[in-house]
Amino acid sequence: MECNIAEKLRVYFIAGSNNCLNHEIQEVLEEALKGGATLFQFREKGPGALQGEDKEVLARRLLALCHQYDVPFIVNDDVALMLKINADGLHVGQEDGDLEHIREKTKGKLLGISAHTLEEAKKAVALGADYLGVGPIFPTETKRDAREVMGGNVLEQLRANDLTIPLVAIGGITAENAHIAIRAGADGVSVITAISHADHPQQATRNLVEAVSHSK
Ligand SMILES: Cc1ncc(COP(=O)(O)OP(=O)(O)O)c(N)n1
Ligand SMILES: Cc1ncsc1CCOP(=O)(O)O
Ligand SMILES: [Mg+2]
Repeated sequence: MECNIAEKLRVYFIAGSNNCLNHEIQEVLEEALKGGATLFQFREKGPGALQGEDKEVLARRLLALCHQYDVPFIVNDDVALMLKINADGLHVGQEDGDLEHIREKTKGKLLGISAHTLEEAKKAVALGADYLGVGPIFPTETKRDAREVMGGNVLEQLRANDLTIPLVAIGGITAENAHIAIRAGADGVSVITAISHADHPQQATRNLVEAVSHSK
C-alpha cells in the first residue's frame, strides 16, 4: 500500500475490544473511519482482551473494514498475527523483542517503533523504522506501564537533532491539546480514549482531524 507515511499519521486511532465502552469496536472503528481517521492500530491487550482464534477473527474483520475505507491496518506487538492476516504493518515498543529481527520479518510492511529518548529514536531510525511513536505526551490512564510524561520536549529534541522520520505523538491526547504535540514536531496524533470512549466517535474523530489540520 503506497502512502505518504507522515500524512497517514495525522489521526491514528488505536483500540482493542476492551477499550470500547459504549459501542462494539467494529462500530467505533467504522465511525472513526467515517470521521477521517487516517490509520488504525489493533491493540488487543490488557484485562478482557481476546486471545487466539477470537483475536484473529476480530482482527480479520477490522482489517477488512479499514480496507473498505483505504486506511492501513496496523497490528500492535503480535508479529505472527500481522504476518498471518497480511496486515499493513506492525507497531512495537522497546521491550517487545529483538527489533532488528522484527524489522527483518516485517520487510515490505510498515514498521512503527516507540521511542522515549533521542538515543532510542536514533537506534530505531538506524534499523529502518518507518515512523516513531513518541510519548506519553500527557498523562494517560490507558497504558498502566507508560513511561514518564514528557510533554512536547522529546518531540522538540528529535527535530532539533535533525531527525526527519515521521513522528506520531501518543498519550492522553485530545482535540483540545493535540496542537501542542503538532507544534512540538509531531506529524500526527494517536489516540485511544479520545475516540473509543466518545459518545459520538465520528464527531470525536472529526474534531481531532480539525485540531491537527489547524495546528500545522
Ligand atoms: C503509535 C504508537 N505509539 C506508541 C505505542 C506504544 O507501544 P509500546 O511501547 O509497545 O506499548 P504497548 O502499546 O504495546 O502497550 C503504540 N502502541 N502505538
Ligand atoms: C499505548 C500508549 N503508549 C504510550 S501512552 C499509550 C496509551 C494511549 O492511550 P490514550 O490515548 O487513551 O491516552
Ligand atoms: Mg508494545
